[in-house]
Amino acid sequence: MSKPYLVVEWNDTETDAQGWLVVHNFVKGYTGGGTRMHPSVTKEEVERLAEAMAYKYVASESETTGGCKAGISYDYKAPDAYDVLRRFLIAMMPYIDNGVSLGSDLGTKYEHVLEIFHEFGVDIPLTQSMKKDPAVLQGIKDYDDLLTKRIDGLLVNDVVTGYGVAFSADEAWKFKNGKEGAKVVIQGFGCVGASCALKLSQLGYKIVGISDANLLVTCEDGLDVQKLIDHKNVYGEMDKDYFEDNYEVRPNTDWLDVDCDILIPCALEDVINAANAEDVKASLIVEAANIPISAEGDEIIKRRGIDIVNDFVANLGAVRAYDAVIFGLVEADPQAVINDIERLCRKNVFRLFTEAKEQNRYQRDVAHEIFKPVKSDLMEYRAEPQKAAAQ
Ligand SMILES: NC(=O)c1ccc[n+]([C@@H]2O[C@H](COP(=O)([O-])OP(=O)(O)OC[C@H]3O[C@@H](n4cnc5c(N)ncnc54)[C@H](O)[C@@H]3O)[C@@H](O)[C@H]2O)c1
Repeated sequence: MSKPYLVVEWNDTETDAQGWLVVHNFVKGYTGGGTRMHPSVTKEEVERLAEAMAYKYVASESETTGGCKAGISYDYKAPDAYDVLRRFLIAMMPYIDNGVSLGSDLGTKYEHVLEIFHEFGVDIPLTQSMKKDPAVLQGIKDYDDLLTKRIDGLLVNDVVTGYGVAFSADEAWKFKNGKEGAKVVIQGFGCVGASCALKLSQLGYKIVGISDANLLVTCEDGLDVQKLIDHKNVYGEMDKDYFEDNYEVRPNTDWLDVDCDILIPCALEDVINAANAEDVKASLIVEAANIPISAEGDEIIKRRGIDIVNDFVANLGAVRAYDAVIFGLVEADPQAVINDIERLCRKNVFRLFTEAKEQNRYQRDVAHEIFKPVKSDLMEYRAEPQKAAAQ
């Protein structure tokens, strides 16, 4: 891992929450990433996630944005989780107001982040020069409008990443000449896991196992993803009362025991590690979550010859949608945005798998070369002329 450009540490005044803002790089004074809240968050994790964001913007063909991440070590289900997020964002406001664009991530909601920004007179965070650019301001209005729209009954913001992951999985599986109706196991049923499961089932895959924070549900004949979505709660937890008679409910720690062709982690980091990487049954892992395989786990996956589409290649949907709409590359129409993400994910996966095959190398190693961030500049800061001093 290379060193981050900027690390800001925060200690809450009212709870024991701690948080970090890590900027890996700026491009044209701008950087983007989500804000994560979970009791297990550490500074090192936020640094790794910020670096992954920098690669993700390159894979998204962004000319305008570097990578950053924010993380708060706190229980996202605590009654005061919103207040903790608010105090954290207040502390980060000087950066946010100068081109550090923070969105949501695991354990936080985008509408909450935006609500807090609005309270302090900030819309989507921009650099000072972007704030004066009418085209960017229009792009933001278009993006805000896009976020209120739905596709397949789900909010656009809740599908862009998951659908991109599904297209990436489909492209990789076809590259491998995989059989039709392949069996998929998904860990996590939040924005990403649920929409990924839905798109894959639309594409003809059989979703045979899904886990959430409470349980694992399996069915050899395939789960009814739409019904599971219709009855999940805001935390991405499924409702057992709506499971079919032929579903089996097991502890969520059993997720690697289910026989499958494709495994898609859509929840936490380091969930495949030295202790369980030998148990993976799939021949393809698609990383929807950021950094879901630990370094030790990755050595085992690589040695076993399991193919992977790594995180910043598979899960760039939200980043691409944001960049493409705000900077006017794509029309702010839900289907146009999804088509653009499909095109980009398929193109990147095809290139990655082709080069990895030609070089007989592990996909992750090749991805780190293809999408290496090379641009890095300063935070844009323009002081207003000091009137008093000039007089
Ligand atoms: N939301 C996005 O657009 C986006 C973009 C890129 C990457 N990601 C990454 O994808 C992952 C999921 O993000 P999200 O937005 O869907 O989060 P989310 O908060 O909407 O959902 C998280 C899901 O994980 C489940 N979960 C928590 N602990 C679990 C456990 N021990 N076992 C199984 N499931 C567990 C929760 O029940 C929930 O279903 C994160 O790693 C995030 O960084 C998200």
